[in-house]
Order: sequence, then structure tokens, then C-alpha cells
Amino acid sequence: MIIDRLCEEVKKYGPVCVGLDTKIEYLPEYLKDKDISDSEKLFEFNRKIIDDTLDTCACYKVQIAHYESLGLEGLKAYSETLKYIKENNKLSIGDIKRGDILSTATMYAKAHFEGEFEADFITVNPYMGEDAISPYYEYIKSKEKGLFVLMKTSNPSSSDFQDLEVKDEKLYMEVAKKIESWGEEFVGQSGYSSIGGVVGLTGAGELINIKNELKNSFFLIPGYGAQGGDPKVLKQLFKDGICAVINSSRKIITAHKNVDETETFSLCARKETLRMREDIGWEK
Ligand SMILES: O=C(O)c1cc(=O)[nH]c(=O)n1[C@@H]1O[C@H](COP(=O)(O)O)[C@@H](O)[C@H]1O
Repeated sequence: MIIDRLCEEVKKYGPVCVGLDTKIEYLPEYLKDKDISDSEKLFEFNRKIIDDTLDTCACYKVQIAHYESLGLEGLKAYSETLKYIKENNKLSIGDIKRGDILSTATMYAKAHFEGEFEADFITVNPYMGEDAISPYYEYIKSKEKGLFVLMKTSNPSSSDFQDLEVKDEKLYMEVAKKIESWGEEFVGQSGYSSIGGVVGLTGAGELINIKNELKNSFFLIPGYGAQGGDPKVLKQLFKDGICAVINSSRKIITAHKNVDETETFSLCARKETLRMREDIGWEK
């Protein structure tokens, strides 16, 4: 199961997930000015960050909207970034947050678990129920793939629907339990399922509530850094072992903005990743 590989990576390198939410405006001036296409610029930026953070993180999350917004040029960089992560024997999360009816989800699965945009994990939205998720199952079973399904998101408006009371508890908890039940048949040797959950660090209480309720779920936790999530809660979350990867995107990939605008941008990203790893309390 792919989740066992992710757990091994976490043990070796710590639970940081480097978020490649790359925008042209984040690039250092020398790269912006280079006489190459936007696609090549984005890929060169990502490639250097990957090269300099390989031994500091568990995985990379590549957020597709940042590439889609530049059209085909951007998607080329998205594809090349995913391939480069794989060539370097690291794990990727394609952050695509899809969710649609079975026949369409089948095509999303094909698009993101094989071919040009192949990732090891993808993020999906559970709002439409299990038939919008089940087309991914055959890839989990036979192609070593995994999912991170939204349980409780990190954004301020996540309470609009996710905190509604349903059957005497919050909707997010119903959703989290349902997602764990979908993942039961994909539990690996690590004890975790290849169907994991996305839970924001910005809701510390909810994170602990979900952890206390679920047995086999591994988490993707965004909200560290730019969104101000407090890492203190992670100590409690990890008391029986590390059960999550913690994503930071802007704080890592724009770390050079506070220092200089030179070719050392990837070393700034490395420094921030190492600082974050310490800040979240990881010890080998
Ligand atoms: O699924 C996600 O990755 C996600 C879920 C969520 O609840 N909140 C959230 O911020 N994210 C993503 O995590 C990343 C956070 O980026 P930074 O705030 O720059 O660290 C972005 O790519 C978001 O799209």
C-alpha cells in the first residue's frame, strides 16, 4: 500500500510536505528575466526546490490551480514537476480536489493516476458521496495509489457547512467517519489506510476530535505557516506516533523573499523546511 511507503518516508525524513503552489511572481528576478518560457521557468524553480529539500521532507504537494491558471504552458510544468518528483524517488500529492459523478470520476482517476499528470496521491472532495470516490479504488488496490479526502478544511468559511449539527454531531465528524469506513479495505501494514483525510491545522480542537474518533486514518494537514495554524497541537496528535504529513506552501517557496533575490532561493526553502521540521517537534 502506498500509505506504508509514505509512513516510511515520514520516519526517514520527517512529516513536512513541501507545497509547490508556484506562481511566476514568487520567482527570483534572475529567473523571471531568463529567456525561456513560463513553463520552463516554473519547472526550473520547482526542480531546484525539490533538489534542495529531498532529504528534509516526506513528500511534495503540487497544487494544480497554480499551473492550470497559465493554460497548457502551466500544465506542462505541473506534469514535469510530478515526473521529476517520481524520478527522485519521492512521493507526490496532486492537489486537484476533484469530486463528480461516477462516470466523470472514472476519467479523473485515469487523468491523475496514469499518464501525463500521474501522482501518487490526489486530493478529492467527498460532498457527492461514495460513488464519486469509488472509481479511484481500483488504482489504490492494483496501482499503489492513494487519496486524501477533505474532512475538515483550514479556511475561515469551513464552518458554513462543515460545522452544521447532524445527528447530534458536527457534519465534519460524520464525513470523517464515513471516509474512514471507505478506507477500511485499504489499510496497510503500517495500520493506516491509503484513503486518508485532509484536516486543517487552523482548527486544533477539530483535529484532535477527529483523531480521537478514527483509528486508521492518516492525515494531510494544511494551514501551517501562511495560514497561521499553531503547531502546538501536533504534540498531542503524534503522541502514539506520527499519523500525518504537514503541508506548508507559501512559507517555504517564498522564503527567499525575506532574504534576497538571488539564485539561493532553493537554499532558503531548504532552511525554512528544516526550521519547520524542528518547529513541529520532529526528532529522528
Ligand atoms: O487540500 C488541501 O491541500 C488544502 C485543504 C485545506 O483545507 N486548506 C488548504 O490550505 N489546502 C491547500 O494547502 C495549501 C496551503 O498553502 P499555504 O497556506 O501557502 O501553506 C494550498 O495548496 C491549499 O489549496
